[in-house]
Amino acid sequence: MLSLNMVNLSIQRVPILRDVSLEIGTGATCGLIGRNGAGKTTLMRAIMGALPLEQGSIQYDGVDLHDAKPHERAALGIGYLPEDRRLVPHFSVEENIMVSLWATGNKETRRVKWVYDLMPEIGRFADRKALTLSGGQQKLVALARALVAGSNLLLLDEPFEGVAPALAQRLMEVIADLKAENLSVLISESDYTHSEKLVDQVYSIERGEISLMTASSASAA
Ligand SMILES: Nc1ncnc2c1ncn2[C@@H]1O[C@H](COP(=O)(O)OP(=O)(O)OP(=O)(O)O)[C@@H](O)[C@H]1O
Repeated sequence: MLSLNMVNLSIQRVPILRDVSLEIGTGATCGLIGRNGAGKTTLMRAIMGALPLEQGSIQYDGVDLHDAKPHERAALGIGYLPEDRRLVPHFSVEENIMVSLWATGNKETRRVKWVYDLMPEIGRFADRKALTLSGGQQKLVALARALVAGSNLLLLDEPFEGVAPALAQRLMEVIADLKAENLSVLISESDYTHSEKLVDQVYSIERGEISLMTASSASAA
């Protein structure tokens, strides 16, 4: 379980996250819904250890992550799909996916095979350089990379943003299939369009403040 307790974070002295508390239970899929600039990416980067907290704590399975570096968080089984994908352009698709293992020193490739089985379309362009792929294909590869690291918890920052409807549908199928894996998932979205069909609970974020929404108030949002 991931648990954030009264997290406060400022960037250049401007408060961005304010008293953020949330919990994602084992196997739960949670939505994080908020407008542009609400703080979704900042929250995910804080969970990954890319931004230092000013106050508050983040615990993962009861362990305080305060001193854990980003690669140590990845080694705990936390996978992250950044909003801007961050693929290495001159690496092949396969190399981009393997980066997760290299970063954590993990030599176990069984999970890579599982990801190729889950998303067979990736295998078809495994040898191509990332820079030759469409934006949507890159999103699939970034999801594959996050899945290789994220054996316990997956942070998906606006996975459907800028993706054509057919591919968004495909991403939704892949995320829905993760239910069988007992993965915990946090999905951010600017509205509730895609997450609605996927999530067990929804957090709303507005100007860095978070609240737990009921399913009906989330649908109306
Ligand atoms: N490096 C930075 N320097 C200054 N301000 C920043 C920086 N990163 C984020 N912010 C500010 O923090 C706030 C939250 O940004 P964040 O990217 O977390 O929002 P978001 O909800 O992910 O938005 P979007 O949907 O547009 O990606 C915004 O006001 C943004 O301007």
